[in-house]
Amino acid sequence: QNLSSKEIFQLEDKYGCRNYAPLPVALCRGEGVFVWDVEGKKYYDFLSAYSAVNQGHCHPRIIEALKKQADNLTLVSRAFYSDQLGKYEKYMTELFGYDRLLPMNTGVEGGESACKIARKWGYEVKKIPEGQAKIIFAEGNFWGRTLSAVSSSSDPTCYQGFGPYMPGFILIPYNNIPALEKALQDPTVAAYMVEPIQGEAGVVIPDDGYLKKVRELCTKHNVLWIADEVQTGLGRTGKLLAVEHEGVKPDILILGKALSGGVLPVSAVLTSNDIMDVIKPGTHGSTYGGNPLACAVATEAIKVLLDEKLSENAERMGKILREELSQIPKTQIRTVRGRGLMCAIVVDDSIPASELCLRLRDNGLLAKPTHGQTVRLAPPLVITEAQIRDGADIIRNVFQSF
Ligand SMILES: Cc1ncc(COP(=O)(O)O)c(/C=N/[C@H]2C[C@@H](C(=O)O)C[C@H]2C(=C(F)F)C(F)(F)F)c1O
Repeated sequence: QNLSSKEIFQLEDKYGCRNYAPLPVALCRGEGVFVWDVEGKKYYDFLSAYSAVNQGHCHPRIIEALKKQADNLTLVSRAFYSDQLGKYEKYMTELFGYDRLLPMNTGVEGGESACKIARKWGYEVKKIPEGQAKIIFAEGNFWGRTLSAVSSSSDPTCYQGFGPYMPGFILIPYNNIPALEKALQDPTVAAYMVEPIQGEAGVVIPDDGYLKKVRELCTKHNVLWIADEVQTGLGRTGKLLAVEHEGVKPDILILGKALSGGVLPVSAVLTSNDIMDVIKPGTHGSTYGGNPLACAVATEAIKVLLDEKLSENAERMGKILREELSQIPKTQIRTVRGRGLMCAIVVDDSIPASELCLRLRDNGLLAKPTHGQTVRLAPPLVITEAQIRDGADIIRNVFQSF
């Protein structure tokens, strides 16, 4: 039977782990930049499932690929070969310019796998004494919720109550080259894992040249640079990869979220032969990693991204959005920042961000505060100029209502 929004809220509240405090809206349908709630109300989705639906909700080509593969073969595990994995690995490694791909499922599994590969490379190739490998992370990072991920976090909300923590993790300030230079003096450092733009921290963009210096310093100190592009990747920042804004190439690349167009969890770790070859049969794995369904869906999701020039559209639409938002009085929006359609606004304390998001919802646009007064604005990359201006009008009108 069709439940009302209220009944849906009550069900989750009664039976579910309360690990989220969702915006009170119950969605049942998605198409392109729009989602509908169970009462039939239509909304612009300005969260895009944290940048997992860059291609828009239920993209017909991706759904078609899902259905076609689902009618043939969904999962055999890696105990056997499937007809989908090798060609997906070839397609992805050639597109991104790496030798090999490790298929995983969630973004955090990609991060965990990258850390395991980096440590093993540290011992076998860099000759770091066994058990002493260090990995550097940046304050404000967010790469998931596993015990390792929270062990690298500088946010108590993420790590409090989950100790003891993973040893061998070092935290340095983000966007701070001297701090990185200092940390890299330690010969037991195997890798530096960092987001090209920090997402959860509230879309924190490093200074121009930061990534170039990261690349130079990691090369100089024989340290692997791991780029976490789970959120920034796949067109979100106006380029296929955010690192392209500085023309640099990480040693290890982590992809996730929009890799499957929001259809099912697919992540990937891409790197070179000499790094990936430290992983031997039986030393890493995943039941669903590289399943035929994921390969078919991810291949189509990437092709949609390229065929529809979604990175270029993100660049253009992001500029329009920021232009529109910068017309809202500074007394209300303190800062507008972003690259491509990875945007955030910092709202003046006089307007509680949670109240703002409720009024945006009432006016047909869904967004969520990240931290405090920072609200992420990240619609699917398929958004048109008319839609982005319409969304900006809604945002402007809501600010005028305060
Ligand atoms: C840069 C980056 N690297 C890896 C992962 C892990 O990917 P995952 O394992 O989730 O597939 C994420 C995941 N981010 C998600 C997780 C989700 C939550 O509440 O945990 C909310 C959302 C989020 C965003 F997007 F900013 C945040 F607010 F938590 F931080 C990520 O952003």
